[in-house]
Amino acid sequence: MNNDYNKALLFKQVNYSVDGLHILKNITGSIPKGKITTLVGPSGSGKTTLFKLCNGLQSPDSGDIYINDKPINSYDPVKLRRNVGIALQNAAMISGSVMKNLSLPLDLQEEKLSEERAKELLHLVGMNKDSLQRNTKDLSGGQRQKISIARTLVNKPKILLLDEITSSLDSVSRQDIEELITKINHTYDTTIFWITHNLQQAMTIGDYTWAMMDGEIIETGESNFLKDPKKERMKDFVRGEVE
Ligand SMILES: Nc1ncnc2c1ncn2[C@@H]1O[C@H](COP(=O)(O)OP(=O)(O)OP(=O)(O)O)[C@@H](O)[C@H]1O
Repeated sequence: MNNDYNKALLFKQVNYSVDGLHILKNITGSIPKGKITTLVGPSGSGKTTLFKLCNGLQSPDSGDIYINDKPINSYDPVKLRRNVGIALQNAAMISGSVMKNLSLPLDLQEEKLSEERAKELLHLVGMNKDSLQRNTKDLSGGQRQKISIARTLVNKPKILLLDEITSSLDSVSRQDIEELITKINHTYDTTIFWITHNLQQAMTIGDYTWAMMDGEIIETGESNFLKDPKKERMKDFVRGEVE
């Protein structure tokens, strides 16, 4: 990757350990603004842990993280969460209506979400505005994921971290979510950093890809490199998974 692009996220020699286990090892690199970067790697390689560092849920033992050119620890926690949204595989919901769930991020900031804005968000994610009063327990997996994405958009994040958001969905819902994320990326210039186990998805959706193994970034580049990686370990990892 060349170094001329604007950096939404920059990592400099980031290390992180838990209970003597060195989970992230010397992570160095940057995620370009306004692009989709996918993050792949075997289970337990440290991908989710890297995300936790990006939105301040954990702090590195050493090294520096910059968000939009400013050190991560110069942000107050609320501002950081507004800038860096995160959506997870299980799309956790509180019991109650869609409106109640969409309101959560602002409730936490003691602000109020207007019904009009909530409907706008539903429209954006391709759901009927009448869904606002539906109980989230009655939604399908794909619909829950859309609400989860809409909920992260309440704060208009500049960076969106997506952790395995399509892995429990059928292929139709998966495609729907892929189109939605691409639309968000194009419409708002939102930087997307997306963990996926689906290497074909990582390649087709990503502009760039980071590959992580055993806590290290072992290969990065335009996502097409997954077709023909340089590192032997990566060749084994992608074998038969991408066309
Ligand atoms: N709080 C913790 N305490 C102990 N070990 C942890 C903790 N958090 C993460 N780990 C360990 O760190 C390693 C990396 O975990 P992480 O969840 O980041 O991997 P991952 O690449 O996201 O995996 P997956 O693809 O399965 O979600 C694993 O060995 C995990 O068991």
